[in-house]
Amino acid sequence: MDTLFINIKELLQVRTAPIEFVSGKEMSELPSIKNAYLTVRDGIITGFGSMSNCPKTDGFKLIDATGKLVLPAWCDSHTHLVYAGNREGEFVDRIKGLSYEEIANNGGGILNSAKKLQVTSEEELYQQSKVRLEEVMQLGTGAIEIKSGYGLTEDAEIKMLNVIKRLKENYPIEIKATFLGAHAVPSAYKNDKAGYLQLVINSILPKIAAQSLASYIDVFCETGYFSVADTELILAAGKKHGLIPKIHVNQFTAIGGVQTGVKYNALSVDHLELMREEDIEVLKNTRTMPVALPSCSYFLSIPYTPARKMIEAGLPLALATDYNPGSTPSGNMNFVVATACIKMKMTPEEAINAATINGAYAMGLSDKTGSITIGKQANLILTKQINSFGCIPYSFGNHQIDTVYIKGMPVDK
Ligand SMILES: N=CN[C@@H](CCC(=O)O)C(=O)O
Ligand SMILES: [Zn+2]
Repeated sequence: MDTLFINIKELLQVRTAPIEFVSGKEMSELPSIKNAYLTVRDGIITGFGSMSNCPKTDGFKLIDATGKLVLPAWCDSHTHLVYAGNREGEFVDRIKGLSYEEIANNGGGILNSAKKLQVTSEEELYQQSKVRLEEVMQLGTGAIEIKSGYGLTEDAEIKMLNVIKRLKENYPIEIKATFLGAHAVPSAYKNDKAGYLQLVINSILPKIAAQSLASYIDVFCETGYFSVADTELILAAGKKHGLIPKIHVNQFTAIGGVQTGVKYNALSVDHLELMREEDIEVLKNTRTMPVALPSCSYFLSIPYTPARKMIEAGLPLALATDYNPGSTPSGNMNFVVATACIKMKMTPEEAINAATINGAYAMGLSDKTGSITIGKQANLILTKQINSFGCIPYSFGNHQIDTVYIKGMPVDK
């Protein structure tokens, strides 16, 4: 049966003509219709407009949105949501003064998560991950990217990607999988990074590609992890197998990873806590989306991505959670949007664009979701009764969601 939302106080992110993403000044425009209706059939947006042109209600399942807003569900383009256990111990170590780097050097960090994941069965990993996926769907996420990278052996990386595949099969939400074999050098290859790179390139990657387990290839391009030269090797190999680059760069140090991303036509370059003039410059007029992860900056007390500088330079920007057990144990996009406004000085319009249409682009989904456009998936947030969309970031630490719809169906609370 068709669904008709009526009396929507404001319908946000209305894009009659489809767009891929917004950049620079366009990021401050959030087109909307006040006192609107919206129709949905078979999970797809079929129409919208002003209530004065609302179709007759017969034959529709009616949803009265009086006092409430409707916007596209959040598009979270960077997560590590499939992981085993947690790292609460390291959290306490950091409170007591150890740095993220010191913890990693003592065998904590990514290697700690890899150790746990390697001894966790696929079934158990699926059970733990599905809880997190359900939680973020309830928090308004309507499309998500999930990375491997806590396996660091052939079997464990494939186990992670199989869990992502099962999530895809069992949930209505659009999920994109990324192979992040080069997340850290595993202990077994401590003194042989080249050997590990060969394993990733010559053994794991071809298997993943043959089984179509991932769309994207990622590398943690960072001092102490993988250099620019290592990153180039992995991206070139990934591209040979049809995987598109989406990479971790400029989190703690700026070593030229942004330039590498652009050189390899990465769909996105993510983190960007440290941005030099040349990093901003090289992103201009490219199709590579910069992605900021403000919850990671918050949790690790590291700099925030310089959003104002980047937007004023004419760049686009997407926002994502980075949901993972080490640097960001939160998949809450509402908090991301609020933190982007509060700490990065993005306006609510910019933050909503960054968390919807630009996030969709950063995972290759801007033709399917991220805006209110006829033909796109009806991935929607119906808010509580609120004053204006400014309340969404204003009420940080809380959310203003009444109901989330994914492909037209309400998500169970
Ligand atoms: N920086 C690299 N990877 C993750 C964190 C990994 C971890 O600490 O487990 C991130 O994006 O923040
Ligand atoms: Zn990450």
